[in-house]
Order: sequence, then C-alpha cells, then structure tokens
Amino acid sequence: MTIRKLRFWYGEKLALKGIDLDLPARQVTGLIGPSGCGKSTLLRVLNRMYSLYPGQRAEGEVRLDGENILDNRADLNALRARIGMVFQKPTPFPMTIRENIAFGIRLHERLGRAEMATRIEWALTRAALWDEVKDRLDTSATGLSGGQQQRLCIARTIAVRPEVILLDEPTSALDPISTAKVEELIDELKQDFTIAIVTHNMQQAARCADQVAFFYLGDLVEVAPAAQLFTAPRERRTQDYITGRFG
Ligand SMILES: Nc1ncnc2c1ncn2[C@@H]1O[C@H](COP(=O)(O)OP(=O)(O)OP(=O)(O)O)[C@@H](O)[C@H]1O
Repeated sequence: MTIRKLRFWYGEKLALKGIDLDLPARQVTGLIGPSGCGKSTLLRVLNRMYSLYPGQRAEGEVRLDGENILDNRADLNALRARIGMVFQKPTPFPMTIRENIAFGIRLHERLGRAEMATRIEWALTRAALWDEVKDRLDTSATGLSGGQQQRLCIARTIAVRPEVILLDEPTSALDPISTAKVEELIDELKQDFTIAIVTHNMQQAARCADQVAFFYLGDLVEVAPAAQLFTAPRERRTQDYITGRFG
C-alpha cells in the first residue's frame, strides 16, 4: 500500500498534512506519536471509514495494487474485504462464536456449508483461538475473555482474507498475557498480510514492527526500520518523543 500527499480534513480542521508512506507487503508498520497526532485518522482513511461522515474528506492517493482507494468510484464493500480493521476495544457481535466469523464472510462471499466450516476453522486457527473455542462454537462470543474476544475480532477480520490488516491499539484493553498472545499472533500473521498497527506502547512497536512511522501534529516526521528509529532517530522531535520528553 502506498500513501502519497495524503491530506485529511475534519470539516475545516486539517488533521493529516501531506503524508507519504509505504506499507510494505508482509511487513508490520508501527504508527506512533503523541495523542491527537493523526494515527487513528490515518487508519480511518486507509479503509475509507471517513466516507460515512459528511464533512470529512481526503485528498491525495492511497494505492493498493495500483488502484487509488480514495477514488469515489472505488467499491467500498469490496474494499472493506481487502482492508480489515481491528479496534482498541474488542467488539464481538452479540451472537455465537461461529456466527461472528460467518457473518463477515457472508457479506462478501457465498460459501457452502462445508466450505464455511473449513473457513471458520482456518480463521480461528490463524488467530490462535481454535483450541480454546472449538468445543463451544455455538455459545455466545460475549462469554469469552477480553483477550479471547480480541483474537475473535482478528479471526473475523482475516476470515474474509484481506490483503491489509489495520490494528488500532489492539492490546490497550488487554492484560499482559493476552497482549503477548496478540503480539505473537501479529508476528505470525505478517507472513500473509500487510499490517499497520497504531500503538502508544513503544516496547510493543519495537517488538512487533519492522518499520516505525512517527507522527506529530498531523505530519509524518520520520519513518525508519524499528531498530534504527528507536536507537538512532534522525529527527530531534522523534528523539524527544521516544525518550519521554513529551507526549
Ligand atoms: N471527529 C472529529 N472531528 C474533528 N476533529 C477530530 C475528530 N476526530 C479526531 N479529530 C482531531 O484530529 C486530530 C487527530 O486525531 P486522531 O484521533 O487521529 O489522533 P491519534 O494520534 O490517533 O490520537 P490518540 O493517540 O489519542 O488516539 C486531533 O487533533 C483530533 O482532535
């Protein structure tokens, strides 16, 4: 995914001021920066979520396999299958574990019963949840722990086989053990998916991300391989942020 000259407005307010960033295939890109710098806004642009809100608009290019997804002619339903999103708080639907996965698949594909069962098992296995839920697929997803619910949301996202997965602070509501599981999962998923993760946790960015992008007040200040950004940042503002001088 390539982002070029991306500007984004909430009404009159310019929230992204001209972003150029590549999300390399099968790598994890960490998005960091102080509160309000535009990280979540960027994710909302990348899956066109803003289109639901009048007064919000984007300018520039976000290309996925060559197609500019900001183009008004882009098919939003198809796009949401290609670009999945996982939010900060686990958001299982109030239905069974099986139905949580099947629901999203049905929006995009018609699968026979056996194929559906295979796809559900595949998604739950890839999300490292299958062993914990295989005997309770027809019970309510709301009975799962927070960490399990978040892995269910990841399973629901990958079940439609997207190309890109956007994660908005996916572990901020989880305990350390569940966080470690989700981080392991991210590492595993990057073999097949292009991943962007917003995080406030710099250790998490250092652990999970191949490259890290530092945002400040709507600008992309610096992007570099994680090891470099955290040990030898080029920009003073990055240095100040990672050493805790602000934010
Ligand atoms: N719905 C909205 N209407 C107007 N301005 C908004 C809206 N949502 C966000 N903003 C503004 O856009 C800017 C970027 O916000 P955004 O939520 O993307 O930041 P963030 O880096 O994700 O912050 P946080 O780390 O706190 O989640 C902020 O100045 C914010 O106040």
